[in-house]
Amino acid sequence: MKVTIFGSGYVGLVTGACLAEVGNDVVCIDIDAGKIQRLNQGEVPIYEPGLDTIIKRNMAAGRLQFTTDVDLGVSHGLFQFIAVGTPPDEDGSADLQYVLAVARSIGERMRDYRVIVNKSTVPVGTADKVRGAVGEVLARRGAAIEFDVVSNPEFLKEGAAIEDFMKPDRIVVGTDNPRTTELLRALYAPFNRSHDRMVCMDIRSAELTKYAANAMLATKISFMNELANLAERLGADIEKVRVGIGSDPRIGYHFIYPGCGYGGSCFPKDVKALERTARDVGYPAPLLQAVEAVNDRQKEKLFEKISAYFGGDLAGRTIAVWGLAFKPNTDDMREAPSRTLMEALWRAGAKVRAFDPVAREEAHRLYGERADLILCDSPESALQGADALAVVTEWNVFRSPDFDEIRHTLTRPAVFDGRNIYDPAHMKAQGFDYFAIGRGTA
Ligand SMILES: NC(=O)C1=CN([C@@H]2O[C@H](COP(=O)(O)OP(=O)(O)OC[C@H]3O[C@@H](n4cnc5c(N)ncnc54)[C@H](O)[C@@H]3O)[C@@H](O)[C@H]2O)C=CC1
Ligand SMILES: O=C(O)[C@H]1O[C@H](OP(=O)(O)OP(=O)(O)OC[C@H]2O[C@@H](n3ccc(=O)[nH]c3=O)[C@H](O)[C@@H]2O)[C@H](O)[C@@H](O)[C@@H]1O
Repeated sequence: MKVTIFGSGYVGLVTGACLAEVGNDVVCIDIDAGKIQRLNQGEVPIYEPGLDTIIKRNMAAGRLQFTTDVDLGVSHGLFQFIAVGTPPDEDGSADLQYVLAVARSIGERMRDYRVIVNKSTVPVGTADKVRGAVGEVLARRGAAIEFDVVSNPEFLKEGAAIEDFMKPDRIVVGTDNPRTTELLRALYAPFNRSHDRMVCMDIRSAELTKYAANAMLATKISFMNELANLAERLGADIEKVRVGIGSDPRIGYHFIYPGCGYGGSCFPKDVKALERTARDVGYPAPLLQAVEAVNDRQKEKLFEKISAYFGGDLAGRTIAVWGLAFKPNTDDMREAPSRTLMEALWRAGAKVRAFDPVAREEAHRLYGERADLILCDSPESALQGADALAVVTEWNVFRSPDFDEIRHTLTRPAVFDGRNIYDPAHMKAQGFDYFAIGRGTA
Protein backbone atom coordinates (compact mmCIF):
# COMPACT_ATOMS: atom_id res chain seq x y z
CA MET A 1 0.00 0.00 0.00
CA LYS A 2 1.15 3.55 -0.57
CA VAL A 3 1.77 5.57 2.56
CA THR A 4 2.96 9.12 3.17
CA ILE A 5 4.13 10.25 6.57
CA PHE A 6 4.37 13.91 7.53
CA GLY A 7 6.98 14.42 10.25
CA SER A 8 10.22 12.44 10.41
CA GLY A 9 10.75 12.56 14.16
CA TYR A 10 10.55 9.65 16.61
CA VAL A 11 7.03 8.64 15.67
CA GLY A 12 7.15 9.42 11.95
CA LEU A 13 10.46 7.62 11.37
CA VAL A 14 9.46 4.53 13.32
CA THR A 15 6.03 4.40 11.67
CA GLY A 16 7.52 4.90 8.19
CA ALA A 17 10.32 2.38 8.70
CA CYS A 18 8.05 -0.30 10.17
CA LEU A 19 5.34 0.14 7.52
CA ALA A 20 8.02 -0.16 4.82
CA GLU A 21 9.53 -3.20 6.54
CA VAL A 22 6.28 -5.14 6.04
CA GLY A 23 6.17 -4.27 2.33
CA ASN A 24 4.44 -0.91 2.00
CA ASP A 25 5.76 1.83 -0.26
CA VAL A 26 6.48 4.74 2.08
CA VAL A 27 7.39 8.40 1.55
CA CYS A 28 8.47 10.34 4.65
CA ILE A 29 8.27 14.13 4.54
CA ASP A 30 9.77 16.72 6.81
CA ILE A 31 10.07 20.50 6.62
CA ASP A 32 13.52 20.24 8.17
CA ALA A 33 15.68 20.01 5.05
CA GLY A 34 18.78 19.23 7.11
CA LYS A 35 17.08 16.21 8.66
CA ILE A 36 15.97 14.91 5.27
CA GLN A 37 19.45 15.41 3.85
CA ARG A 38 21.01 13.42 6.69
CA LEU A 39 18.44 10.65 6.25
CA ASN A 40 19.16 10.50 2.53
CA GLN A 41 22.87 10.16 3.35
CA GLY A 42 22.02 7.14 5.49
CA GLU A 43 22.34 8.96 8.80
CA VAL A 44 19.49 8.49 11.29
CA PRO A 45 19.10 11.73 13.27
CA ILE A 46 17.82 10.08 16.46
CA TYR A 47 19.17 7.27 18.61
CA GLU A 48 16.63 4.46 18.60
CA PRO A 49 17.86 0.86 18.83
CA GLY A 50 17.25 -1.09 15.59
CA LEU A 51 15.87 1.85 13.62
CA ASP A 52 19.04 2.44 11.64
CA THR A 53 19.09 -1.08 10.19
CA ILE A 54 15.44 -1.06 9.18
CA ILE A 55 15.72 2.35 7.54
CA LYS A 56 18.81 1.38 5.55
CA ARG A 57 17.33 -1.96 4.46
CA ASN A 58 14.12 -0.40 3.22
CA MET A 59 15.81 2.55 1.54
CA ALA A 60 17.99 0.08 -0.35
CA ALA A 61 14.90 -1.93 -1.31
CA GLY A 62 13.28 1.25 -2.66
CA ARG A 63 10.34 1.01 -0.25
CA LEU A 64 11.29 4.02 1.87
CA GLN A 65 12.18 7.51 0.69
CA PHE A 66 12.74 10.81 2.44
CA THR A 67 11.89 14.15 0.91
CA THR A 68 10.81 17.70 1.59
CA ASP A 69 8.66 17.56 -1.55
CA VAL A 70 5.09 17.93 -0.30
CA ASP A 71 3.62 17.59 -3.84
CA LEU A 72 5.23 14.18 -4.11
CA GLY A 73 4.03 13.21 -0.63
CA VAL A 74 0.41 14.14 -1.21
CA SER A 75 0.24 12.50 -4.63
CA HIS A 76 1.94 9.34 -3.31
CA GLY A 77 -0.02 7.94 -0.39
CA LEU A 78 -3.60 6.79 -0.12
CA PHE A 79 -2.79 7.04 3.59
CA GLN A 80 -1.52 10.45 4.67
CA PHE A 81 -0.15 10.09 8.20
CA ILE A 82 0.30 13.14 10.39
CA ALA A 83 3.15 12.56 12.87
CA VAL A 84 4.31 16.09 13.60
CA GLY A 85 4.95 17.60 17.01
CA THR A 86 2.21 18.91 19.30
CA PRO A 87 4.27 20.86 21.85
CA PRO A 88 2.64 22.66 24.76
CA ASP A 89 1.38 26.14 24.05
CA GLU A 90 1.90 28.88 26.63
CA ASP A 91 -1.29 27.89 28.45
CA GLY A 92 -0.38 24.19 28.53
CA SER A 93 -2.75 23.21 25.73
CA ALA A 94 -1.39 21.27 22.76
CA ASP A 95 -0.18 23.57 20.00
CA LEU A 96 -1.90 22.33 16.85
CA GLN A 97 -0.20 24.66 14.37
CA TYR A 98 1.96 21.90 12.83
CA VAL A 99 -0.91 19.42 12.57
CA LEU A 100 -3.18 21.97 10.92
CA ALA A 101 -0.42 23.15 8.58
CA VAL A 102 -0.08 19.58 7.32
CA ALA A 103 -3.86 19.30 6.95
CA ARG A 104 -3.89 22.45 4.80
CA SER A 105 -0.93 21.18 2.73
CA ILE A 106 -2.84 18.00 1.97
CA GLY A 107 -6.01 19.94 1.13
CA GLU A 108 -4.12 22.21 -1.24
CA ARG A 109 -2.66 19.34 -3.27
CA MET A 110 -4.92 16.29 -3.13
CA ARG A 111 -6.46 15.18 -6.44
CA ASP A 112 -8.36 12.09 -5.30
CA TYR A 113 -9.57 10.23 -2.21
CA ARG A 114 -7.19 10.32 0.77
CA VAL A 115 -7.30 8.85 4.27
CA ILE A 116 -5.75 11.33 6.67
CA VAL A 117 -4.49 9.40 9.68
CA ASN A 118 -3.58 11.42 12.73
CA LYS A 119 -0.83 9.80 14.80
CA SER A 120 0.22 12.89 16.73
CA THR A 121 -1.12 13.16 20.26
CA VAL A 122 -3.92 15.69 19.99
CA PRO A 123 -6.82 16.93 22.13
CA VAL A 124 -10.33 15.65 21.64
CA GLY A 125 -11.92 17.50 18.74
CA THR A 126 -8.74 17.81 16.66
CA ALA A 127 -9.98 15.46 13.95
CA ASP A 128 -12.88 17.88 13.44
CA LYS A 129 -10.39 20.74 13.11
CA VAL A 130 -8.31 18.74 10.61
CA ARG A 131 -11.45 17.95 8.63
CA GLY A 132 -12.41 21.62 8.75
CA ALA A 133 -8.97 22.79 7.60
CA VAL A 134 -8.86 20.36 4.66
CA GLY A 135 -12.48 21.11 3.74
CA GLU A 136 -11.88 24.84 3.77
CA VAL A 137 -8.92 24.60 1.38
CA LEU A 138 -10.80 22.23 -0.92
CA ALA A 139 -13.75 24.61 -0.98
CA ARG A 140 -11.43 27.49 -1.86
CA ARG A 141 -10.06 25.38 -4.70
CA GLY A 142 -13.60 24.51 -5.77
CA ALA A 143 -12.59 20.86 -5.57
CA ALA A 144 -15.14 18.28 -4.45
CA ILE A 145 -12.76 15.50 -3.41
CA GLU A 146 -13.65 12.92 -0.81
CA PHE A 147 -11.43 12.28 2.21
CA ASP A 148 -11.63 10.70 5.63
CA VAL A 149 -9.94 11.62 8.87
CA VAL A 150 -8.89 8.90 11.30
CA SER A 151 -7.49 9.05 14.82
CA ASN A 152 -4.76 6.44 15.27
CA PRO A 153 -2.79 7.42 18.37
CA GLU A 154 0.67 5.95 18.90
CA PHE A 155 1.72 4.20 22.12
CA LEU A 156 5.38 3.41 21.38
CA LYS A 157 8.05 4.07 24.00
CA GLU A 158 11.34 5.64 23.01
CA GLY A 159 14.17 3.14 23.32
CA ALA A 160 11.82 0.23 22.55
CA ALA A 161 9.97 1.88 19.69
CA ILE A 162 10.52 -0.74 16.99
CA GLU A 163 9.41 -3.60 19.22
CA ASP A 164 6.38 -1.58 20.39
CA PHE A 165 5.37 -0.77 16.81
CA MET A 166 5.97 -4.26 15.41
CA LYS A 167 4.25 -6.03 18.32
CA PRO A 168 1.70 -3.55 19.61
CA ASP A 169 -0.43 -4.25 22.70
CA ARG A 170 -3.25 -2.57 20.84
CA ILE A 171 -3.88 -0.57 17.68
CA VAL A 172 -6.42 2.10 18.50
CA VAL A 173 -8.39 3.31 15.51
CA GLY A 174 -11.04 5.99 15.77
CA THR A 175 -13.18 6.43 12.67
CA ASP A 176 -16.63 7.63 11.74
CA ASN A 177 -17.32 5.09 9.01
CA PRO A 178 -16.72 1.38 8.34
CA ARG A 179 -14.85 2.02 5.06
CA THR A 180 -11.89 3.68 6.82
CA THR A 181 -11.90 1.10 9.59
CA GLU A 182 -11.43 -1.61 6.95
CA LEU A 183 -8.67 0.32 5.17
CA LEU A 184 -6.78 0.69 8.45
CA ARG A 185 -7.41 -2.97 9.27
CA ALA A 186 -5.77 -3.93 5.96
CA LEU A 187 -2.79 -1.61 6.53
CA TYR A 188 -2.18 -2.96 10.05
CA ALA A 189 -2.86 -6.63 9.20
CA PRO A 190 0.87 -7.58 9.33
CA PHE A 191 1.05 -6.31 12.92
CA ASN A 192 -2.20 -7.93 13.92
CA ARG A 193 -1.70 -11.61 13.24
CA SER A 194 -1.77 -13.69 16.44
CA HIS A 195 -4.98 -12.18 17.82
CA ASP A 196 -7.02 -9.12 16.98
CA ARG A 197 -5.33 -6.16 18.60
CA MET A 198 -7.36 -3.53 16.81
CA VAL A 199 -9.54 -1.53 19.14
CA CYS A 200 -12.01 0.38 16.99
CA MET A 201 -14.04 3.23 18.34
CA ASP A 202 -15.37 6.68 17.55
CA ILE A 203 -12.83 9.41 16.86
CA ARG A 204 -13.25 11.41 20.08
CA SER A 205 -12.82 8.34 22.26
CA ALA A 206 -9.66 7.40 20.36
CA GLU A 207 -8.24 10.88 20.88
CA LEU A 208 -9.00 10.70 24.60
CA THR A 209 -7.63 7.14 24.89
CA LYS A 210 -4.12 8.40 24.14
CA TYR A 211 -4.21 11.01 26.91
CA ALA A 212 -5.86 8.56 29.28
CA ALA A 213 -3.03 6.06 28.79
CA ASN A 214 -0.23 8.57 29.36
CA ALA A 215 -2.01 10.26 32.26
CA MET A 216 -2.64 6.90 33.95
CA LEU A 217 1.04 5.93 33.65
CA ALA A 218 2.17 9.35 34.91
CA THR A 219 -0.29 9.01 37.80
CA LYS A 220 1.22 5.68 38.82
CA ILE A 221 4.69 7.22 38.88
CA SER A 222 3.64 10.32 40.84
CA PHE A 223 1.72 8.13 43.27
CA MET A 224 4.85 6.09 43.94
CA ASN A 225 6.98 9.20 44.26
CA GLU A 226 4.53 10.61 46.78
CA LEU A 227 4.73 7.36 48.76
CA ALA A 228 8.53 7.42 48.45
CA ASN A 229 8.66 10.84 50.07
CA LEU A 230 6.41 9.56 52.82
CA ALA A 231 8.50 6.40 53.27
CA GLU A 232 11.61 8.54 53.75
CA ARG A 233 9.97 10.37 56.62
CA LEU A 234 8.51 7.20 58.14
CA GLY A 235 11.70 5.13 58.06
CA ALA A 236 10.27 2.70 55.50
CA ASP A 237 11.80 1.46 52.24
CA ILE A 238 9.74 2.28 49.13
CA GLU A 239 11.48 -0.50 47.19
CA LYS A 240 10.06 -3.07 49.63
CA VAL A 241 6.68 -1.38 49.35
CA ARG A 242 6.91 -1.47 45.54
CA VAL A 243 7.41 -5.24 45.51
CA GLY A 244 4.75 -5.63 48.18
CA ILE A 245 2.09 -3.90 46.12
CA GLY A 246 3.26 -4.90 42.63
CA SER A 247 2.70 -8.56 43.43
CA ASP A 248 -1.03 -7.81 43.49
CA PRO A 249 -2.03 -8.38 39.86
CA ARG A 250 -4.61 -5.64 40.14
CA ILE A 251 -1.74 -3.21 40.69
CA GLY A 252 1.11 -4.88 38.76
CA TYR A 253 4.83 -4.13 38.66
CA HIS A 254 4.86 -1.83 35.65
CA PHE A 255 5.42 1.89 36.05
CA ILE A 256 5.64 1.89 39.83
CA TYR A 257 9.35 2.65 40.02
CA PRO A 258 9.96 5.69 42.16
CA GLY A 259 12.74 8.04 41.12
CA CYS A 260 13.76 11.60 40.42
CA GLY A 261 10.64 12.25 38.35
CA TYR A 262 9.31 11.44 34.92
CA GLY A 263 10.57 13.33 31.90
CA GLY A 264 10.44 12.98 28.15
CA SER A 265 8.51 14.69 25.46
CA CYS A 266 5.18 13.14 26.35
CA PHE A 267 4.15 12.59 29.97
CA PRO A 268 4.80 16.19 31.08
CA LYS A 269 3.14 17.75 28.03
CA ASP A 270 0.25 15.31 27.83
CA VAL A 271 -0.73 15.57 31.51
CA LYS A 272 -0.65 19.36 31.09
CA ALA A 273 -2.69 19.27 27.90
CA LEU A 274 -5.34 16.97 29.38
CA GLU A 275 -5.58 19.18 32.44
CA ARG A 276 -6.03 22.17 30.12
CA THR A 277 -8.73 20.36 28.12
CA ALA A 278 -10.50 19.55 31.38
CA ARG A 279 -10.37 23.19 32.47
CA ASP A 280 -11.77 24.28 29.11
CA VAL A 281 -14.84 22.16 29.66
CA GLY A 282 -15.33 23.43 33.21
CA TYR A 283 -13.72 20.56 35.11
CA PRO A 284 -10.57 21.48 37.06
CA ALA A 285 -9.16 17.87 37.18
CA PRO A 286 -7.53 18.01 40.64
CA LEU A 287 -5.90 14.60 40.27
CA LEU A 288 -4.07 15.61 37.08
CA GLN A 289 -2.92 18.84 38.71
CA ALA A 290 -1.50 16.85 41.62
CA VAL A 291 0.27 14.39 39.30
CA GLU A 292 2.06 17.29 37.66
CA ALA A 293 2.85 19.12 40.91
CA VAL A 294 4.27 15.98 42.53
CA ASN A 295 6.47 15.38 39.49
CA ASP A 296 7.75 18.96 39.40
CA ARG A 297 8.77 18.63 43.06
CA GLN A 298 10.29 15.22 42.51
CA LYS A 299 12.64 16.59 39.88
CA GLU A 300 14.09 18.90 42.58
CA LYS A 301 14.76 16.01 44.97
CA LEU A 302 18.31 15.14 43.96
CA PHE A 303 19.37 18.75 44.15
CA GLU A 304 17.78 19.15 47.61
CA LYS A 305 19.61 16.07 48.87
CA ILE A 306 22.95 17.16 47.42
CA SER A 307 22.54 20.68 48.74
CA ALA A 308 21.63 19.43 52.23
CA TYR A 309 24.68 17.12 52.24
CA PHE A 310 27.00 20.04 51.53
CA GLY A 311 25.32 22.25 54.16
CA GLY A 312 23.55 24.38 51.55
CA ASP A 313 26.82 25.64 50.06
CA LEU A 314 27.60 24.24 46.63
CA ALA A 315 29.64 27.14 45.32
CA GLY A 316 32.87 25.81 43.84
CA ARG A 317 31.79 22.16 44.20
CA THR A 318 31.88 19.69 41.31
CA ILE A 319 29.18 17.06 40.94
CA ALA A 320 29.51 14.04 38.65
CA VAL A 321 26.24 13.31 36.85
CA TRP A 322 25.68 9.85 35.35
CA GLY A 323 22.86 9.88 32.80
CA LEU A 324 21.49 12.84 30.86
CA ALA A 325 18.74 11.27 28.73
CA PHE A 326 15.26 11.22 30.27
CA LYS A 327 15.49 7.44 30.39
CA PRO A 328 17.90 4.73 29.13
CA ASN A 329 18.21 3.78 25.45
CA THR A 330 17.48 7.19 24.04
CA ASP A 331 19.40 10.41 23.48
CA ASP A 332 16.26 12.44 24.15
CA MET A 333 16.73 15.05 26.89
CA ARG A 334 13.33 16.74 26.61
CA GLU A 335 12.11 17.54 30.16
CA ALA A 336 14.83 15.23 31.50
CA PRO A 337 15.33 15.28 35.30
CA SER A 338 19.08 15.68 34.59
CA ARG A 339 18.33 19.16 33.25
CA THR A 340 16.50 20.24 36.40
CA LEU A 341 19.40 18.96 38.48
CA MET A 342 22.18 20.50 36.41
CA GLU A 343 20.46 23.85 36.11
CA ALA A 344 19.91 23.98 39.89
CA LEU A 345 23.55 23.04 40.49
CA TRP A 346 24.71 25.81 38.17
CA ARG A 347 22.48 28.34 39.90
CA ALA A 348 24.09 27.29 43.18
CA GLY A 349 27.57 27.87 41.71
CA ALA A 350 28.54 24.20 41.25
CA LYS A 351 30.19 22.58 38.24
CA VAL A 352 28.94 19.43 36.51
CA ARG A 353 31.00 16.63 35.00
CA ALA A 354 28.48 14.56 33.07
CA PHE A 355 28.50 11.26 31.23
CA ASP A 356 25.74 9.67 29.16
CA PRO A 357 26.28 6.75 26.75
CA VAL A 358 24.44 8.50 23.89
CA ALA A 359 23.10 11.93 24.87
CA ARG A 360 26.42 13.81 24.87
CA GLU A 361 25.76 15.45 21.51
CA GLU A 362 22.24 16.40 22.54
CA ALA A 363 23.55 17.96 25.78
CA HIS A 364 26.05 19.94 23.75
CA ARG A 365 23.31 21.07 21.38
CA LEU A 366 21.17 22.22 24.32
CA TYR A 367 23.80 23.88 26.48
CA GLY A 368 26.71 24.63 24.13
CA GLU A 369 30.15 25.31 25.53
CA ARG A 370 30.07 26.46 29.13
CA ALA A 371 32.71 26.40 31.83
CA ASP A 372 30.45 24.71 34.38
CA LEU A 373 29.57 21.71 32.18
CA ILE A 374 32.18 19.17 31.22
CA LEU A 375 30.81 16.42 28.99
CA CYS A 376 32.94 13.33 29.64
CA ASP A 377 33.75 10.25 27.56
CA SER A 378 33.28 7.65 30.27
CA PRO A 379 31.59 7.21 33.66
CA GLU A 380 35.06 7.09 35.27
CA SER A 381 36.22 10.35 33.75
CA ALA A 382 33.09 12.10 35.04
CA LEU A 383 34.25 11.21 38.56
CA GLN A 384 37.64 12.92 38.20
CA GLY A 385 37.85 15.87 40.57
CA ALA A 386 34.18 15.53 41.55
CA ASP A 387 32.95 15.88 45.12
CA ALA A 388 29.93 13.60 44.77
CA LEU A 389 28.11 11.41 42.23
CA ALA A 390 24.46 11.73 41.15
CA VAL A 391 22.92 8.90 39.14
CA VAL A 392 20.02 10.29 37.13
CA THR A 393 19.35 7.72 34.38
CA GLU A 394 19.50 3.97 34.98
CA TRP A 395 21.64 2.99 31.98
CA ASN A 396 22.94 -0.59 32.35
CA VAL A 397 26.52 0.63 32.33
CA PHE A 398 25.93 2.32 35.71
CA ARG A 399 24.43 -0.74 37.40
CA SER A 400 27.55 -2.45 38.72
CA PRO A 401 30.40 0.00 38.57
CA ASP A 402 33.76 -0.33 40.33
CA PHE A 403 32.66 1.00 43.70
CA ASP A 404 36.23 1.14 45.04
CA GLU A 405 37.18 3.41 42.17
CA ILE A 406 34.17 5.66 42.80
CA ARG A 407 35.01 5.98 46.49
CA HIS A 408 38.67 6.66 45.88
CA THR A 409 38.08 9.16 43.09
CA LEU A 410 35.39 11.34 44.67
CA THR A 411 36.58 13.84 47.25
CA ARG A 412 33.60 12.85 49.43
CA PRO A 413 32.17 9.30 49.38
CA ALA A 414 28.71 10.57 48.48
CA VAL A 415 26.37 8.89 45.99
CA PHE A 416 22.92 10.28 45.20
CA ASP A 417 20.94 7.60 43.44
CA GLY A 418 17.93 9.05 41.61
CA ARG A 419 16.82 5.65 40.29
CA ASN A 420 17.41 3.36 43.28
CA ILE A 421 19.74 1.08 41.34
CA TYR A 422 22.15 0.33 44.19
CA ASP A 423 21.69 -1.71 47.34
CA PRO A 424 21.75 0.60 50.39
CA ALA A 425 23.29 -2.07 52.67
CA HIS A 426 26.06 -2.73 50.14
CA MET A 427 26.74 0.99 49.72
CA LYS A 428 26.91 1.49 53.49
CA ALA A 429 29.23 -1.52 53.86
CA GLN A 430 31.48 0.01 51.18
CA GLY A 431 31.76 3.19 53.21
CA PHE A 432 29.55 5.42 51.06
CA ASP A 433 27.23 8.15 52.21
CA TYR A 434 24.38 6.85 50.09
CA PHE A 435 21.15 8.69 49.37
CA ALA A 436 18.35 7.14 47.34
CA ILE A 437 14.69 7.96 46.73
CA GLY A 438 12.27 6.89 49.44
CA ARG A 439 14.59 4.49 51.18
CA GLY A 440 14.04 5.67 54.73
CA THR A 441 15.84 2.65 56.13
CA ALA A 442 19.01 3.36 54.11
N1 LIG B 1 8.20 10.60 20.94
C1 LIG B 1 7.41 9.63 21.33
O1 LIG B 1 7.85 8.65 21.94
C2 LIG B 1 5.95 9.66 21.02
C3 LIG B 1 5.35 10.80 20.52
N2 LIG B 1 4.00 10.81 20.28
C4 LIG B 1 3.36 11.99 19.68
O2 LIG B 1 3.69 12.01 18.29
C5 LIG B 1 3.86 13.36 17.83
C6 LIG B 1 5.24 13.53 17.21
O3 LIG B 1 6.19 13.33 18.23
P1 LIG B 1 7.75 13.14 17.91
O4 LIG B 1 7.89 12.19 16.79
O5 LIG B 1 8.40 12.85 19.20
O6 LIG B 1 8.12 14.61 17.43
P2 LIG B 1 9.49 15.15 16.83
O7 LIG B 1 9.62 16.53 17.31
O8 LIG B 1 10.59 14.17 17.07
O9 LIG B 1 9.23 15.15 15.25
C7 LIG B 1 8.28 15.95 14.63
C8 LIG B 1 8.79 16.25 13.22
O10 LIG B 1 7.75 16.89 12.47
C9 LIG B 1 8.37 17.81 11.57
N3 LIG B 1 7.37 18.74 11.03
C10 LIG B 1 6.83 19.82 11.61
N4 LIG B 1 5.95 20.41 10.76
C11 LIG B 1 5.94 19.66 9.64
C12 LIG B 1 5.24 19.75 8.41
N5 LIG B 1 4.38 20.73 8.15
N6 LIG B 1 5.48 18.83 7.46
C13 LIG B 1 6.36 17.82 7.68
N7 LIG B 1 7.06 17.69 8.83
C14 LIG B 1 6.85 18.60 9.79
C15 LIG B 1 9.46 18.43 12.41
O11 LIG B 1 10.44 19.06 11.63
C16 LIG B 1 9.98 17.20 13.17
O12 LIG B 1 11.05 16.58 12.47
C17 LIG B 1 3.58 14.24 19.04
O13 LIG B 1 2.23 14.60 19.05
C18 LIG B 1 3.86 13.31 20.22
O14 LIG B 1 3.14 13.66 21.37
C19 LIG B 1 3.21 9.72 20.48
C20 LIG B 1 3.77 8.55 20.97
C21 LIG B 1 5.18 8.43 21.28
O1 LIG C 1 3.15 9.30 24.25
C1 LIG C 1 4.31 9.04 24.27
O2 LIG C 1 5.19 9.70 23.74
C2 LIG C 1 4.83 7.82 24.97
O3 LIG C 1 5.08 8.21 26.34
C3 LIG C 1 5.64 7.17 27.16
O4 LIG C 1 6.87 6.71 26.61
P1 LIG C 1 8.26 7.46 26.85
O5 LIG C 1 8.01 8.88 27.22
O6 LIG C 1 9.10 7.14 25.67
O7 LIG C 1 8.97 6.75 28.06
P2 LIG C 1 8.52 5.90 29.35
O8 LIG C 1 9.25 4.62 29.33
O9 LIG C 1 7.07 5.84 29.50
O10 LIG C 1 9.14 6.78 30.51
C4 LIG C 1 8.70 8.11 30.76
C5 LIG C 1 9.34 8.64 32.01
O11 LIG C 1 8.81 8.00 33.17
C6 LIG C 1 9.86 7.57 34.02
N1 LIG C 1 9.42 6.35 34.74
C7 LIG C 1 8.90 5.31 34.05
C8 LIG C 1 8.45 4.19 34.73
C9 LIG C 1 8.51 4.14 36.14
O12 LIG C 1 8.10 3.16 36.81
N2 LIG C 1 9.03 5.20 36.79
C10 LIG C 1 9.49 6.32 36.13
O13 LIG C 1 9.95 7.29 36.78
C11 LIG C 1 11.04 7.32 33.08
O14 LIG C 1 12.26 7.39 33.78
C12 LIG C 1 10.87 8.44 32.08
O15 LIG C 1 11.48 9.62 32.56
C13 LIG C 1 4.67 5.97 27.16
O16 LIG C 1 5.24 4.90 27.92
C14 LIG C 1 4.37 5.50 25.74
O17 LIG C 1 3.39 4.46 25.78
C15 LIG C 1 3.81 6.69 24.93
O18 LIG C 1 3.56 6.33 23.60
